Amino acid sequence: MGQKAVKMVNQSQDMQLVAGFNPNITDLNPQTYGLKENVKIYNDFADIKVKADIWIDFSIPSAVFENTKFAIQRGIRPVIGTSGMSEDQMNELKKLADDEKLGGIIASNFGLSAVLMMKFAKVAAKYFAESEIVEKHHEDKIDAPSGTALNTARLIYEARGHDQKQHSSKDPLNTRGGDYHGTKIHALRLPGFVADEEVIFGGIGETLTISQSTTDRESFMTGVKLAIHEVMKSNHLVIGLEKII
Ligand SMILES: NC(=O)C1=CN([C@@H]2O[C@H](COP(=O)(O)OP(=O)(O)OC[C@H]3O[C@@H](n4cnc5c(N)ncnc54)[C@H](OP(=O)(O)O)[C@@H]3O)[C@@H](O)[C@H]2O)C=CC1
Ligand SMILES: O=C(O)C1=N[C@H](C(=O)O)C[C@H](O)C1
Repeated sequence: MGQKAVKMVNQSQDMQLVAGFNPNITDLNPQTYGLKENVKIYNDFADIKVKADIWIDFSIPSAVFENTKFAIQRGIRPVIGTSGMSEDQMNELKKLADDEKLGGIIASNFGLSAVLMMKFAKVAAKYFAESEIVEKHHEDKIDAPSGTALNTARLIYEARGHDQKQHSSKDPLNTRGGDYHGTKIHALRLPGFVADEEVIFGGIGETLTISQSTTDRESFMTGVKLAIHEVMKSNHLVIGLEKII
């Protein structure tokens, strides 16, 4: 995702890549990573002196909170795609940015099909009392459930305003999936997938399935670009791209 973001920035007339950050690297020569020689590469927060408008983060779940906090404290607007933050962490970052009147976004998914799927699921949740989510990702994804699945379950719960009814099952193999306020989430990790999700609503004698499929990660860059332009005009942090499109 980092490479896709760099390509998108380099191809945009109104953007310029000024720096990159990864604490795991020792070689700070930008040309090692195919970047222009004027791009600064950092491996330590303490060394970051460069001025920037936007911090794009596609890193790892264990690092994203501290990275975003650093960006906000330095007045750099965060555009965060990394999954795995808790609700408390996201709310803390929102408060920090809002107090600084700094625009920003934390988006579980920058793909338009996924954002629309979440919007449609929110509408359907008002009409169907029960639903389950199946998310399917590539085998290298380190967190589960996906940020998108968790955000979908959160939107469904908010739309209903109460926990979903539980059905008791004898389930020695624990096959009923994870649970977010009663909405079951099933996470598949298999080669062949990029990122797919189905939200299945069940009612008396009928089901409704809302599904989206990501076949190329290039698709996420439409939303990243849109988010960058939006946060430059904003003075608060939003959680979810569905809030701004
Ligand atoms: N919101 C969205 O639309 C999307 C979100 N994602 C999310 O983005 C995240 C990244 O995904 P993906 O690119 O596939 O993951 P990768 O594992 O391919 O890349 C993560 C990168 O982060 C680097 N890294 C590790 N620690 C830090 C740190 N402390 N600060 C900065 N960088 C660090 C890693 O470096 P090293 O290899 O040296 O450890 C690696 O280069 C995931 O959480 C994923 O779920 C993915 C797609 C779309
Ligand atoms: O790791 C991924 O690949 C993806 N992560 C995000 C998530 O956790 O929802 C977005 C998308 O599903 C791809």
